[in-house]
Parts: sequence; C-alpha cells; structure tokens
Amino acid sequence: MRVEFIKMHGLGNDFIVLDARENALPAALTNETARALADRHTGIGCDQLIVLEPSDSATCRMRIYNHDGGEVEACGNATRAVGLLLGEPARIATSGGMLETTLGDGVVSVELETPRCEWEQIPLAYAMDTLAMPLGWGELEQPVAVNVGNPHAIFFVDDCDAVPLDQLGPEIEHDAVFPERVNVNVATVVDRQTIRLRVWERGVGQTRACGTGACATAVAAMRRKLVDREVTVHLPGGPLTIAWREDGGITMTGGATESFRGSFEWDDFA
Ligand SMILES: N[C@@H](CCC[C@H](N)C(=O)O)C(=O)O
Repeated sequence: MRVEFIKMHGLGNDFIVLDARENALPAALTNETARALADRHTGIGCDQLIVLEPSDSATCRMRIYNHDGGEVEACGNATRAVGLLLGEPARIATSGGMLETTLGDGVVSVELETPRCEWEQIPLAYAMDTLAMPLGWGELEQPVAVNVGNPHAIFFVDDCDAVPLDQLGPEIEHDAVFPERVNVNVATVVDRQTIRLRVWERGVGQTRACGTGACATAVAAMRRKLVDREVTVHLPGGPLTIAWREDGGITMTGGATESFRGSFEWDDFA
C-alpha cells in the first residue's frame, strides 16, 4: 500500500510527516519502520519522523520518532512545521504536553508549557542541584538541567564552536546520570538578548537546529540570570526567538518550511 508523506524542516532540522488524521497508517508504526524511513541512504531521510493522529481534545495528536527510531515526547521545530501545515488556531497534543501554535509573517510561534527543573523531573538518576550539576565531561562542566517536554543538559562555554560535540555529545547522552538519556546543548552567551547554540540531539546526533534545545537553553540562561526574559538563540540553521512568559510558559518563534511531498510503498519499510 502506498503512503503519502510531507517533507518539512525548521531551520534545517528536517522531518518526514505522515498525516494519519483521516486515513490511518496500514499498520502501527514500529521503531524499526521509523528508523528505516529516517535512514538518509536507504530511506527518505530525516532527523525526526512525525505521525499526526486524530485527537478529541486538540487539533491533532503528534507522535515523534528520532532518527534512531525511538519515540520521544517533544520536538519544537516539528511543532512549528506541523503548525504551518494545520493553519491556525492549532492545539497539538504530545506526550510532552499540549502545544499551541499561531502563524505570523513568515514565522510560526509555539506556546510550550512551564519548564520543569526538579532533578526527578529531568529525570536524573539521583538528587542534585539542577542549576549547576556537580559533574563534568572533558572541558564541559556543571550543566544546567531543564525538561521542556524532553530532557536537556545545557553547558555554558566561552566558544560553543570550539567544543568537540561529536566526541562529548554521545558520551554525555548515554551517561547513567540521565536514565532516559539527554539532549546535549553547548551555548555561548553573547549579550543579554543573544545566545549562540549547538545541539547534540538524543537519538540523532548534531542537528542544524533544535527548538526544544533553544527553549531549554534560554530558560537555563534566565535561571542563571545571564540574559533577559526574551532572547534570540542563533543555531547553525538560523535564529529562534524565545520568551519565558510571566505565566511560566515559553513562547518560541521561528521559521518552518515545507520542502516537498511524495509517497512510498509501506511494505518496503515494514
Ligand atoms: N529536534 C527537536 C528535538 C527532537 C527530540 C529530541 N532529539 C529528543 O530525543 O528529545 C526539536 O526541535 O526540539
């Protein structure tokens, strides 16, 4: 059976979107099928595979699979891409929380729920200060830990471009202190309104942009009082504006693009 897909990206963080709101997929998506479709040599290729399903309480339910086929709770850039697809107003239910999207002039905004900062909410393996975890990996030390629907560790460094992220990222992602693994962010505060960021994503590797990473990094910098309540986060793929609102929620604003559409034979990947 042929299945239609939409290829999208947010600042170069790219997605395969399978819209199963009206027509269900031929069978439940397995982690193996997600990984096969995400493969850049033998599949369609993507950082994340997104499945849209009907929802009683929201415009749709969004399921998120990383490049390695594992299902995860949140993806900021995919939420903006799906917001673009749905038009507004849209409420998107994820296992990481309810997300609301609005369309602006060439940008999409997402409202995320209040970030969680207690050690067991990240989650971490044991109790510790999440504003300066007393741990280090090579030159990366004392990260901030924040959960914005998914877990992030944020390291503030003098020059994020100089960090060997391909080497330290996987080591930190798989450290036993993070029982659900972690997304690894290396950030440089430029001034009180500007941050530069690179991200090693759990289940993917380095991506051109990570929306939840930008949100978690902005919150971490705000918790450390390094920046104001609204900042521009510059990622390799482009900028995102992040505001930590007075009501506790986060608003993320940035670009989202549809690249092309196509179809594939389900049985070739099942
Ligand atoms: N690219 C995403 C994050 C996707 C999920 C992440 N890799 C995880 O495992 O939590 C974003 O834009 O937020």
